[in-house]
Amino acid sequence: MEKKYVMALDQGTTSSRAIVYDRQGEVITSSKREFPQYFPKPGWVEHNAHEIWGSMLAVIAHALSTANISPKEIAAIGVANQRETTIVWDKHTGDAVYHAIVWQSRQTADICDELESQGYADMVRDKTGLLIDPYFAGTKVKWILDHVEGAREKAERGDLLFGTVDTWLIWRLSGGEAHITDYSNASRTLMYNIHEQKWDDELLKMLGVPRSMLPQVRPSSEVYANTVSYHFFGETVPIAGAAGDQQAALFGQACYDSGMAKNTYGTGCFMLMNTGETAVKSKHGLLTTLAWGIDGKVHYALEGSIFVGGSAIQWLRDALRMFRGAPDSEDYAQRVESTEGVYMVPAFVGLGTPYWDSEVRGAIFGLTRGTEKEHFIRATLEAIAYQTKDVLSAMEADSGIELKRLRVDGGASTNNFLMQFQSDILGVPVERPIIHETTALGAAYLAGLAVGFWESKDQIAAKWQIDKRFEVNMQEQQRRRMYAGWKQAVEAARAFKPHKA
Ligand SMILES: Nc1ncnc2c1ncn2[C@@H]1O[C@H](COP(=O)(O)OP(=O)(O)O)[C@@H](O)[C@H]1O
Ligand SMILES: O=P(O)(O)OC[C@H](O)CO
Repeated sequence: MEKKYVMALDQGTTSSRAIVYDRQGEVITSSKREFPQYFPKPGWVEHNAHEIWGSMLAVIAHALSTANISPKEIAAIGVANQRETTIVWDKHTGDAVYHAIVWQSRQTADICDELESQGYADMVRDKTGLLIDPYFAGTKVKWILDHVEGAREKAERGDLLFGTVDTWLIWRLSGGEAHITDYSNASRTLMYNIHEQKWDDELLKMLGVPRSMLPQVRPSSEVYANTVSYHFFGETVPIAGAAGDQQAALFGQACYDSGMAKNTYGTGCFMLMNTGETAVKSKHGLLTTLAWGIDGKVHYALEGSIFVGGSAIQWLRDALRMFRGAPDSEDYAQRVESTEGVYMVPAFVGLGTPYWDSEVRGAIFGLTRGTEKEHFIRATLEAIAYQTKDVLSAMEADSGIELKRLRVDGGASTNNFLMQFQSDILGVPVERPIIHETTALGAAYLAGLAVGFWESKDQIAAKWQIDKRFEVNMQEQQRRRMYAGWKQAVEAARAFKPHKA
């Protein structure tokens, strides 16, 4: 049967998706399923690794059956995943020994404080391009080995495997044959030397993680293994691409040249700038990370990470029950002219770039008796844009490049109010492509390139098409005034020190 399609598996923080593309890069079918989030203690976020896997299998089956596609027509599968989320499982039974500890989770804050006090920060920064922060996988692995009874002994005997979500899915899809990850995911673990591209003994010793748990690190575009036929409806299909979702989005946005940047508005927001074959060291709280490995080379990126973006809207929906669907937030925000001085700081799990403050918690300022739900919703959307301005300022300072436009994508980028306000507050036009799910598209491109389904990055770049360009429509003076209010709100939130429960 002719190989007409590539399938991308996009395993995000809140949902799993399977999307099938044809050779033109058009979406043929797509299926999405949300799965449970667990918040066992304040600031902790966990998933069940088996529920992640189950949701992935369900969307694969649903996508294929609704479009009546045979797995025989799939040339390759690419995986993009929520990054840093950590799974440790028994290699004999396939059972996870603990929940997946999600990237947002702060449960390793004490471990991080201890490593800081032992003076590891500079070494970590130099080798990994990261900071000692609960965000990254390394301290999560340590936490599992320290807290799950018998786990450390098992790990030392070589019975346990570690993986980020890409590794877990590929291990499962391949029936336990491939225990691998790609450069971009490895670069988020706190255990990988991004300059030498190898797992680092000094870092492993610092975290007490046995080397036998670690996956092999491979390029982002390469055939790793085939699916086992019982998971893939009687067929074996090459698994041929993998990247962390933010790097996959950079690839899907065709940001192939040094200096090109994108911002993805999903659960969190992540701005990445391609810096080519140079690892740029940040002086302003950005991360240095591997963008991808392809064609025998690695590319680096500078990254600004915002922990709470679209999930603040989800919180308004689910916890405060302010509306039924996230898209409703756009209409509510536009029913008022402004927030009337209300600022919301959605620091539910601390703040990332440029503050890197694990202690700070969410806050709202400027309430009056006249404050209504609409102001609250508008302030929450505006907070996403302010956080992005914090990141862009750091990016421009570190790279010396003044952005002429910002490419955007992700679920919340469909919100026109947010995108217009983003452009206004940055003072830079915002460009949204027709396909705003560029994470999955990037994974599909990486896999398709590996099997010759697409020929080159140039061929892919020519497919990028704009949906809407949001032009700047705010005076400089107003922008400054509003942004100064945000900075004040962040400082006030950081000054508040709640009692620890
Ligand atoms: N129209 C919208 N306006 C604001 N936020 C939205 C909108 N649509 C989706 N979101 C938010 O975007 C997030 C989903 O985006 P998505 O790219 O699917 O995220 P992820 O990959 O992190 O699961 C959710 O947190 C949701 O609340
Ligand atoms: O699930 P997303 O799309 O919000 O992405 C999560 C990031 O990969 C975390 O680093």
